[in-house]
Amino acid sequence: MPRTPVNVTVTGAAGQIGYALLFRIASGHLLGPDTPVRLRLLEITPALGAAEGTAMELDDCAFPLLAGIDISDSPDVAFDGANVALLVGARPRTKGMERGDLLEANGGIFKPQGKAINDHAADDVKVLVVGNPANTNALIARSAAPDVPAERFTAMTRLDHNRALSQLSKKTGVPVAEIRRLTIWGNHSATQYPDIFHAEVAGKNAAEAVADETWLAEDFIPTVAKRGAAIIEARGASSAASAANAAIDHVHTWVNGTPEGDWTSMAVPSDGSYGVPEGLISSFPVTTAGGEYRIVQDLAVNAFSRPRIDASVAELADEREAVRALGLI
Ligand SMILES: NC(=O)C1=CN([C@@H]2O[C@H](COP(=O)(O)OP(=O)(O)OC[C@H]3O[C@@H](n4cnc5c(N)ncnc54)[C@H](O)[C@@H]3O)[C@@H](O)[C@H]2O)C=CC1
Ligand SMILES: O=C([O-])CC(=O)C(=O)O
Repeated sequence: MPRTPVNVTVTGAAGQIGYALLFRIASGHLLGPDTPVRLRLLEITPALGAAEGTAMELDDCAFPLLAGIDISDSPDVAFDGANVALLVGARPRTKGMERGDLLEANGGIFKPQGKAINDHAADDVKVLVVGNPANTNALIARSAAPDVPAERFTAMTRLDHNRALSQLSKKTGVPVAEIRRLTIWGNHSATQYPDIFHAEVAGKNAAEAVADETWLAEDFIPTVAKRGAAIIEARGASSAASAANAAIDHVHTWVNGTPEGDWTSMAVPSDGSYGVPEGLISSFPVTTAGGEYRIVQDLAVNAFSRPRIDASVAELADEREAVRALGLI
């Protein structure tokens, strides 16, 4: 007996991440090989033609799990019945734009989308914000959705997590499959803190295995934190396939659970854990089970990690003040 399709809404569907993301959702990588999906694509009016073109290509793949595709330029329509909402479309920073302008422009996108989720999404909706500044965009959307439990609004730091896994694997020579318990703390920005003090490589403590604090401070952390800019420099465009892959990983893990003894990184509304002010959408180590996540508790935070976590959290607090001043939350 086929299962009822899960409604997956994707915003910015005609963009470069959208193009890398939709085919993997439709082929079962987001929710698993037994779950049919119905795609609901949201784009701005001028990009509807391009979204139609992508939908034609999706049709041409004849994915057995794809139960249908709807395209709209109305958030109220696109989020109607959404079980999973991937908020990818955002206003990129252009020449002459200050940070406040970017936050204001994105407020114009994420506030109405949050309201549409509030009013139209399914009761079990799970939201992942990818569009930058992802954490604060998630905060704006969440604030506009008072009837949806706050913890359903998350932002993506899984790409940073995956980047950190890969860099640590290269340094130690241990395959990524044998690395566990890495953490990204804070904001998806250059202030983020990738933490290996609780990580294990092939069953050994990663920081002890590396035993090189200079590499940590001067190579690993800046490489991971500034990888987005390095990709833009190299490719002439921001990360797309790796970002789409991370979005798939984030939702797949949220729905299907973390492996025993491991955790992942997700930016989620803080409950005050680790001194992160309540309500900020900050990256934490989390375990998932039964479609819910829990922030890993009681990790010791050492003198190397504390100021780095605090700096990224302070940036998030500043962003919250800025959007509050703009009346966006
Ligand atoms: N959190 C993360 O790790 C990462 C986040 N990003 C961010 O993801 C976002 C998307 O990146 P790309 O796909 O490369 O950008 P893109 O510019 O190729 O595509 C964005 C799409 O969003 C659409 N869009 C704009 N406003 C919209 C609205 N109100 N409703 C629906 N759609 C709208 C545009 O028409 C465009 O098709 C950017 O903000 C980028 O900075 C990118 C990589 C990693
Ligand atoms: O840096 C950017 O603009 C894109 C991004 O978020 C990333 O690749 O991490």
